[in-house]
Amino acid sequence: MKTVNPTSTTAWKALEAHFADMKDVQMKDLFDTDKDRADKFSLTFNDIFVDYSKNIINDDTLKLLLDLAKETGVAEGIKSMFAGEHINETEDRAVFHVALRNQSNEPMKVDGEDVMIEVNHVLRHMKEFTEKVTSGEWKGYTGKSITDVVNIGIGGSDLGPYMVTEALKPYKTNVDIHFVSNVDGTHIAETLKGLNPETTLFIIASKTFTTQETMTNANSARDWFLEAAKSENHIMMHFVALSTNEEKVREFGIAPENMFRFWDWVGGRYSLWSAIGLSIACSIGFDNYQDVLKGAHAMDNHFKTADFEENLPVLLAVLGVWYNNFFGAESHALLPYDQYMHRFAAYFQQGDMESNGKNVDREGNVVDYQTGPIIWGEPGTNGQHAFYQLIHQGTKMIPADFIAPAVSQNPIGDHHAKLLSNFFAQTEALMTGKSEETVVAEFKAAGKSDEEIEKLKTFKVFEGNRPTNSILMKKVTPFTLGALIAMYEHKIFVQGLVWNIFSFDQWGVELGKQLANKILPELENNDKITAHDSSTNQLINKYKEMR
Ligand SMILES: O=P(O)(O)OC[C@H]1O[C@@H](O)[C@@H](O)[C@@H](O)[C@@H]1O
Repeated sequence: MKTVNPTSTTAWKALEAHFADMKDVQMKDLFDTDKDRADKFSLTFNDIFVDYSKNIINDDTLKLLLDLAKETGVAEGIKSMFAGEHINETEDRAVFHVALRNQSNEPMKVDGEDVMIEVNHVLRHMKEFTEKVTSGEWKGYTGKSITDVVNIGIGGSDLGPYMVTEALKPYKTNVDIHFVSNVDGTHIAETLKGLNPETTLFIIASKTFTTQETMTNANSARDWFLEAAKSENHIMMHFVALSTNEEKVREFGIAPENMFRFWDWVGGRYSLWSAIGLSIACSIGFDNYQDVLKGAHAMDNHFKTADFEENLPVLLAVLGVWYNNFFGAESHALLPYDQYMHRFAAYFQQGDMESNGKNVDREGNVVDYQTGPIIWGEPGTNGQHAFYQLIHQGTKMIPADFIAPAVSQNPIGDHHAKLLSNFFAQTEALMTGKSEETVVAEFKAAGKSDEEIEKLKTFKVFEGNRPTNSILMKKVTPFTLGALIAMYEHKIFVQGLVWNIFSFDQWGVELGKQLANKILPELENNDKITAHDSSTNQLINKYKEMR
């Protein structure tokens, strides 16, 4: 892939100069002087409406940011991804999750081979299996139908399926889905408590089938099951695997016909579109799962073909770059006003931070500019009563995406109008703030004395001018959710291209794993440990005393 240090581009230099002009500009004034601003800075994609007008930008800002995207090779990067090139260079792999949702079925090739044949083969396998499970045709070892499916996986083999099954709960089949990820025995113990081994099916989801947490939980699930079922012959009715590692799956005792394959060109955090989506299919039915794929595919086509000026992932990406690299914002909040989407921010914490949390550029040099932001968030309105104080009046700039459906899945009384009134009010408040003048006027109207006003007024002032994007969708349907996820995925990819980093490897997760593997045998006995730094030694030895 082409490598360009973003800070060496003409656009970057121009943006630095432009930032000096923009940093104190008030969005309020921009709205006052341009009646068309809201319309100009918003876009519609199917049922998704994105208003990005409440950003500290003008036409020049956008032009320069898009120039930066052009100069850093974003168009070439997009082309390379869709062409199946090995853009994950440090692992020498293609990055081809877009093929998994290629519902047009046009050939998509990696290393000269059309992957669609295999992709469709696995999709058929998933459909067949899902229909058997949800119809009750798939029987457990005592002849009973499956009532509960437990997905055992972690990271990309957990977060995506968990987030999507929660977000699409209104589409639920009659099968109950559970997720076990943490190696903390509490997670599996609590999950298994209410379950019956005769009617429970385990999906062991692991790309590598070597991940410590997943294999430990899978083995405990197997023990729990065998305690009741007695014979290993019954395992095939209760355990299936989602993996790229056939050998390890076989070693675990799962029959090849119960293995759903995917490939090394599917990154873990981009894998809900692959066999890893099996728990989603069981949870909402295969047709709905396919609609998730269709939504993502529609977004892929938009991303691939739309001009940068109208390209949602590209626009959201460069706006993020503006705050991250010029305003010095360190984080970005994702705030869904939809209770079902309560895992959305957690999902994109992995999606974004594992992708762009890199300090080395594509040539192996340590970068001297900022890369990926800290991603965080909670559903509104809960967040409002917790951390919004800092967003409104803190010393940090927190650019935030407000996400909401126009139509509720649970239209009870005026709940949704109240929810949405908060959604609209927050971005308005963050932009307009409240001036000292208004505060004083309000105090006066409330009959406060001059002395009281003087004492309290500054505490009540809101500076405003805090940037937000508003993403309003008609309803959280499988199609819309698929499109929304793909939009964020591509945003992350574009930012990685601009920052000249590799977004599809994750070497940073390895060191902790290596050290934990070293420490584990040290915990087997009560010997005093001296092999580490004095703090780590002390902690391990304290633990041995305490346990
Ligand atoms: O799916 P497996 O192989 O169990 O990996 C699960 C997770 O492991 C982590 O360490 C990361 O590498 C993630 O990207 C990955 O999703």
